[in-house]
Amino acid sequence: MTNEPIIRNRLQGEMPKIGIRPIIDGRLGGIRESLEEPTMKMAEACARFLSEHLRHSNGLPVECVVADTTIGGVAEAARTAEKFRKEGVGVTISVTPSWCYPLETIDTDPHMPKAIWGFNGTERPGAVYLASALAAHNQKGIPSFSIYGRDVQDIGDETIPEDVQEKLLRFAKAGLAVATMRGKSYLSLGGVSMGIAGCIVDESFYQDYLGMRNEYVDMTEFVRRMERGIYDRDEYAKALAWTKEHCRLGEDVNPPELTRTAEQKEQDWETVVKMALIARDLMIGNPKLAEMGFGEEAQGHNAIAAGFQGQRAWTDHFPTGDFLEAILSSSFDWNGIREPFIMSTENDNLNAVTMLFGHLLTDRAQIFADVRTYWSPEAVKRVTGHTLEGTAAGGVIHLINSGPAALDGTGEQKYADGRPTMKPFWDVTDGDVESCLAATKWCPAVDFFRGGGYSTDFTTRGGMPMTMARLNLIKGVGPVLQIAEGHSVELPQDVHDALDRRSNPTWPTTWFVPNLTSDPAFKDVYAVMNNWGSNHCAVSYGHVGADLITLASMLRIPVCMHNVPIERLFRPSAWTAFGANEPTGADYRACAAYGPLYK
Ligand SMILES: C[C@H](O)[C@@H](O)[C@@H](O)C(=O)CO
Ligand SMILES: [Mn+2]
Repeated sequence: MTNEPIIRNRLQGEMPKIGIRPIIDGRLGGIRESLEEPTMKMAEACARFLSEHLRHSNGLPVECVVADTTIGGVAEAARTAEKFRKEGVGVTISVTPSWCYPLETIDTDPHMPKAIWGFNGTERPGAVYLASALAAHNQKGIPSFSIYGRDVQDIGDETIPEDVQEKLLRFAKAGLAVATMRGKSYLSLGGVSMGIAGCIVDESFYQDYLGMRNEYVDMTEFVRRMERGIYDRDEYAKALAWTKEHCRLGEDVNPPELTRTAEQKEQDWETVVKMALIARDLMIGNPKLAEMGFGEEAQGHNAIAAGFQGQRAWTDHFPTGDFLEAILSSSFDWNGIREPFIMSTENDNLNAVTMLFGHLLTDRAQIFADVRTYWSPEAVKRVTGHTLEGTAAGGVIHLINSGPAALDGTGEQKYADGRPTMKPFWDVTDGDVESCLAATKWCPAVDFFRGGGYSTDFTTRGGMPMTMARLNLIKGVGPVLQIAEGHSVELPQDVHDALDRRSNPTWPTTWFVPNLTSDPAFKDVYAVMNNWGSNHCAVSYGHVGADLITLASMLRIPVCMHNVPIERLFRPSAWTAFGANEPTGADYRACAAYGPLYK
């Protein structure tokens, strides 16, 4: 396996850049001249800071573009907008240490996530501009984020205070996520799985809220490509050999009448590996297919996320999609270490979108899971005799599903401190890959899957900070997001085995405990389970609820349930005007008033 992580960037379109707008008091004859240098330096410091600290989720560096000149009036604002358009800027940050003229200098592009950093100094009043410019944004209905450091700095001080850094990064990462999704596709491989409403592709949602397109391919396309050999045969041989070497076979728990023969199992490996190649090619294309004479197939669907229906039309006859879903969702495959793909099981596209949000914000692979069971301490005691303790003392939520829990979800990746983690792919090492594979067994599929195949079985390491999230569509409201930060926990092996056996011992398990608060939906672990809005969730490494909330506000998606401390909420300044003392209600009102970003 290569040590060089592979940067995948086959999606059409350049990566969006961050445009930095140095705003200045336009009064020539002394004032402007005295401000030119500190203003430009502030912009350059901001650009340097963001490029040094951020990467795109595909591993490429984030580029910042600074306006050619400071912006003192509308002509310079227009020239900057023109430059940014040519350069592919998708997010803007205006910076200033002084008073300037808001209506003449603000960025008025309604689709561009935008923030203003008003320097906290008082030789010149940067904060007065900030407040006035935000008032202008709010009056015009073009929301902007406000960045204002807590402590006064001296004019010319080029350092960026920590509180400003945190806001710059949170804003920029979410803004880049908005710009990265735009124009890309969700690829639906199949239709609605087992009547799950999250599989219905609501085109208006994609178009209006995400600026995305929808593509559809019937699952018979897999059959066509398999039977006619429309995949890279050399890569297939390599992938199959890698799979046989690295994917450990798990227990076959099927009763004799449902156990597949050795030949069928052998053939299933071949099929599932081909399915993985084909699903990836459908998403992003493959130049090799053009060399083979399949120019159309070589193009792919420019899909930044996809879902595979599987059940039941496919799985009642063919091997399950678990291998393709799990391996594409992971940060590595037979070609080496690479950006994970966003591939949802059961074609639950609302979970795919949640995973896409998590991935674009954290750069990490995501775990897809059923929100299967709340195990109260009493129920665990009754069934196993064990008293749950520590983080698990108030009960646990069993997250488990066949399919695309990325193998990163084993928690077997480690930095020097040795703690379990899930890394951005560029930090993943060959040792991490080996550990993830060693912790994963591939079990012959059980009775749900009449066509055979293999499901991954692993148990997520405990002690990881994690965020569980889910986007739902609510008639009369639109999309809403729910977020629960918490931790993975490990149960004693015999307790795990007893609970796992009751559900499905051939699937990956994450035992999750949310952080509790005084809010009704977080008053205990049961409440979180009881208030979850769907059968599925996406789980991201880290406590990233604040980042999700910032992103949701940019897209005008209200957050209906979260346990993020109020100090970490960062939304456009206008949200205050919808009710400063009641952030959740204000979020709903603001999102309703502005409507979807691309309406
Ligand atoms: C195999 C079963 O059909 C499961 O896939 C089913 O319970 C679900 O995952 C529903 O989300
Ligand atoms: Mn499911």
